[in-house]
Amino acid sequence: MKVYAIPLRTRFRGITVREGVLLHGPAGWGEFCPFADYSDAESVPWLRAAVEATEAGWPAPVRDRVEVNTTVPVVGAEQAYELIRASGCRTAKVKVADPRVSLADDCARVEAVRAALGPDGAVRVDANMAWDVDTAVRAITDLDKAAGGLEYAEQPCPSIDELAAVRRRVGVRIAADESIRRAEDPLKVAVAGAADIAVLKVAPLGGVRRALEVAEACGLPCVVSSAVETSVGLAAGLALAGALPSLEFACGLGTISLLQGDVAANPLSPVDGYLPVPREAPEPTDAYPAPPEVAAAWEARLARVRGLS
Ligand SMILES: O=C(O)CCC(=O)C1=CC=C[C@@H](O)[C@@H]1C(=O)O
Ligand SMILES: [Mg+2]
Repeated sequence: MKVYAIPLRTRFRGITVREGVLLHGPAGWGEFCPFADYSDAESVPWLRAAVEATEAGWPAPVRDRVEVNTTVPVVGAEQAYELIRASGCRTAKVKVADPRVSLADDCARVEAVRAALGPDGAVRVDANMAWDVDTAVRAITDLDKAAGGLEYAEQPCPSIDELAAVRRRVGVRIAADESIRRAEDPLKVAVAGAADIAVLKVAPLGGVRRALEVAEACGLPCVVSSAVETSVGLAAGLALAGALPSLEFACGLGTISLLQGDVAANPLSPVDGYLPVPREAPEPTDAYPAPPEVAAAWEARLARVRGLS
């Protein structure tokens, strides 16, 4: 078992350091890295996903590479432009609706992303449930103009009903992320007419096989997105993206560039906007060991979650 702590290049999802546990078993390496705001009970699917990787391995893929988007945190327009130019990706997901910045700042960031991508690129935004319905309609309309056309808006509001209300009022596709992860019945999103796209994350959903079941059940086109893992955890996301019967959109698996480094000797960094579908996770090095007190806290958390799973 290894416990890592890797600084982020830029604050993302409210964190500046990514921590987690790398586990090894007969099928290879797995990653257990629920964010701090996940309770022990909510961390059980994350452990199941790691154990699937170490004990069972992943279903056979139907493709050998996956197109990925680059992910733009809440940064200024110039930095956003540079991030896109350096990424080599033709699709970008831009984080918006952060309380620290204004809609005008989000529009400027999105405009810079479009300028860097050119007219053939795809621009998507993620509001992480920040808006009410009326605010979402206004913001998505403005961001759609700033982007020269949005590919989709991800989780503009908290609830399925609010997503459905927004979807009826904007001409932009809506992607459900948190509503899929937290849905007792993933089909509910589609039945409610709440989304055009389902975002799947392997770890919160409990593994590649479980995520494939959710994809089947929700009956929507899917995008696989990471939980900002190291290349060990990203490999599971790529295994899911590789095994989905159809894959029409770039996946949010280009997030290794959000971290200052990686535990893998050869990080899963996109080349020309693509990542390979690996048969197993890369072997981690001993890079970025967590401080002793952090490692002890993660070992205790893992033991508690093991007791619940
Ligand atoms: O989907 C991507 O482009 C990258 C991953 C990503 O955006 C996220 C990862 C983890 C938590 C969230 O902040 C965020 C998301 O909501 O999708
Ligand atoms: Mg999201």
